[in-house]
Amino acid sequence: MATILDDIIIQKKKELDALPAGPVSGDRQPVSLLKRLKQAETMAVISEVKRSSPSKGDINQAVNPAEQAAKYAAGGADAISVLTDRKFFSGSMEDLETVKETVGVPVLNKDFIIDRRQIDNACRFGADVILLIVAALDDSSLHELYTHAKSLGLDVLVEVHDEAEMERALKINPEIIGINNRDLKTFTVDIANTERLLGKYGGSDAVFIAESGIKTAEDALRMQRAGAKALLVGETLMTAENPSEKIRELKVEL
Ligand SMILES: O=C(O)c1ccccc1NCC(=O)[C@H](O)[C@H](O)COP(=O)(O)O
Repeated sequence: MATILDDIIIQKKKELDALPAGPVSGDRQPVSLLKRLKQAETMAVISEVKRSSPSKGDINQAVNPAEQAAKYAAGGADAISVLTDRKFFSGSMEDLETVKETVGVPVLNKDFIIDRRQIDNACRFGADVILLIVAALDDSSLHELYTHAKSLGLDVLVEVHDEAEMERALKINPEIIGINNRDLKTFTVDIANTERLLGKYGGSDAVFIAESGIKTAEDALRMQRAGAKALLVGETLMTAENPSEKIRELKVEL
């Protein structure tokens, strides 16, 4: 049976031809997420602009991305993730551009990248970091897209959910690995997934980010004890009465 990830990938393939072609300007200097994560003395928080999602439906459709990003920055967000997929997450590249114009921290283009044209486009709209989801790519595409993004000076968040994906990810020696606590096939979310995988792979050289399902300082502490250096948080911040305060709560000591 087709999963939501399959449906998203089909949609992404349809959108490819509408992307602008041609080289990306070599003038810009992306802001490094990796450097920020390596220098962080507390848990880093990558704060997400997420209007809606396949698992939750509407989360905060009316959000003003500039205002939300400013609140995130005021709370000490180490980076801002912007979901740019339109059909499944109600986002846009314009949201990303607006956030980039508002904050100085690295901005992650959170999308489902299957082709280098999407990476070029991310660059044009001001992304500093792109996401590569191992479950959405074969080994050769993963390697090719990773190399292409690095050649443009971008950082790459390589996302895995289980052991098999972690083994595939490690073959390209990524600097940053995100462990998604959400199973993209069933939508089950369990932060014990990060604990389980870091119990086995925490000794590798990568910086690890725990993604999805993080709500409280207690969750953040569990992720810190497991060995994560950063959290990627969407829904909790998008629905928080005071997102800045919530970020401060999640930035536990390392
Ligand atoms: O969130 C979803 O429903 C979803 C469905 C299918 C593919 C990806 C999906 N989410 C992307 C993410 O990984 C999350 O937005 C991110 O990790 C933050 O998660 P959360 O803090 O639980 O909102």
